[in-house]
Amino acid sequence: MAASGLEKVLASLFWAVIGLLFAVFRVLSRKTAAPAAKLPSVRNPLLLVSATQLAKKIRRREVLSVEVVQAYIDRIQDVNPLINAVTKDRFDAALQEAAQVDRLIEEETGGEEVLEDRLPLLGVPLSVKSSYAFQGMPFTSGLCSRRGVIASVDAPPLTLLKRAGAVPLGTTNTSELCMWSESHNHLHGITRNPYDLERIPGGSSGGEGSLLAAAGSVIGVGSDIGGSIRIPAFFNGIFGHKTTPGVVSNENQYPPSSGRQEEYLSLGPMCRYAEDLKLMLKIMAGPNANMLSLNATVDLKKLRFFTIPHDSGSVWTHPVSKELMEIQRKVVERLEADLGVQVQEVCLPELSYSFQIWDTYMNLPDDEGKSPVSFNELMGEPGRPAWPSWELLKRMVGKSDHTVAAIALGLMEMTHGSKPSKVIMQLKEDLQNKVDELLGTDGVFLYPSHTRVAPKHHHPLFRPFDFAYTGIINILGLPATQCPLGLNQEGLPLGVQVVAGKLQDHLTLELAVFLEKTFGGWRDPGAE
Ligand SMILES: CCCCCCCC/C=C\CCCCCCCC(N)=O
Repeated sequence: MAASGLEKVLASLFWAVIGLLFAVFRVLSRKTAAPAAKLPSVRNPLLLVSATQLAKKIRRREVLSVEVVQAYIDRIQDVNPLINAVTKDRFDAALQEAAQVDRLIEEETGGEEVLEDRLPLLGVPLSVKSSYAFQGMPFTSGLCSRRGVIASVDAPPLTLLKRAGAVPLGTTNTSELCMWSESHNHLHGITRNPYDLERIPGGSSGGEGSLLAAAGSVIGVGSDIGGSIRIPAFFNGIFGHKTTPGVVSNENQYPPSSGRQEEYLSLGPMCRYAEDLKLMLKIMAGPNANMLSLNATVDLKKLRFFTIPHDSGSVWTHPVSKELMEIQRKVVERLEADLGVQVQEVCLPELSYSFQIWDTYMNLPDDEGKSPVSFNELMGEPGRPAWPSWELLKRMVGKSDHTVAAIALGLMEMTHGSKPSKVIMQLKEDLQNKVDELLGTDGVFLYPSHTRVAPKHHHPLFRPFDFAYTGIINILGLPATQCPLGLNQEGLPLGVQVVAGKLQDHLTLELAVFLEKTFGGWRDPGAE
């Protein structure tokens, strides 16, 4: 599906300007090389146990919750000065809650099964993205004007996780208003990738991604409307699941979804160990867990597998790197060799319009004709939308509260037409039909999580559309799990997203367990 002549010209002009800006950026950001700091390796064995196993050990009194929580606090104190992932901790409260857990277990007479059933995460530490309402904690989403905003309630999935016994350690950083693939804002600063501090941890759940990969947390919660769980999970070599929309409550997040965005926004678990995905999702979904088949036994040998190596060549995205194409090919080989299945390569030309489709659908009005709240309104004060050109001038002299990325999004929004393109809407319908037919209830496809491994800080500004690899899956309403696949030669995480049909989340979660066994899962970023 070739782009039109006009689109090709526009894209060429855009990339020429971006190329020039990138050259200027490189000159301005040149600095004398300092020895790169490295994270300390993980020494405490408690930090190398999944949440599922930790909960079991705590229930069986093999370890105290206080010991586990203290181990994580110590680790955060070691790594956070390097990665800047935590926006606010609650260590004293967490230790008190852990001590209460240990007392409760001491006094419980019903036995281990009762505890497992009622409180499956009892005593296990948890981290929380700072765009979720978490009672008593800053609720900022990286926006300077929300400095001092404290949540008065918990977002429903957090209530459920706490009710299951999890002990929150604190909140983590995001991109400004959760709308960029780098977790940087002028309220909490810049979060770094634990595998290379000069690189980004992704966004918008980048604080979660970075902290989890650094072994500063074992489970966390993220949100995803364009890749905000999967991009940071990929860049940090951990697991992240974007749930089928409508299963986990989206209430009490900032910014709230508006227009049709509720259909594309999903919350989901982020973690280092694949077995924790299902446990967390069961809890976070509450009664809606019944919509999914999370208790079903999945026989991977009976599934139909597909691989889609790239988006068929968009003028806006970059080609998928050789190493990512290669690792996806290796996954195919392992599936075929170990499971005896056939993986069919599929080409979906409509994917080359992924960015335009995402952008169009994100801006559609809801069923009552109400348009989504604009990004400039969210950036500004109530009743006074931000004026991005003015903010850009201010940023040039270091006086704007907004990041360049947020200002660029504000500027881009001003170029939107008032009517959605019928051509793009038709392309989306065609793609949806093809994908739904392909997947059915027993199909899974592999698709790159991004076009390259974690880039250097600020580099996404010069390749802003590559998130479309994850964004299109949101618009299609499909569940997807990002799975780590080891490290490249520079020690940076490789990975792939696995996608299934609507409500078939159990399939991608099972495949995540298989890929963890086959490719080794998360790696310690501090390992020698
Ligand atoms: C020089 C910069 C040009 C700026 C053009 C910006 C166009 C990119 C448009 C949207 C980027 C959104 C990135 C979304 C990342 C994940 C969002 C999420 N919450 O899931």
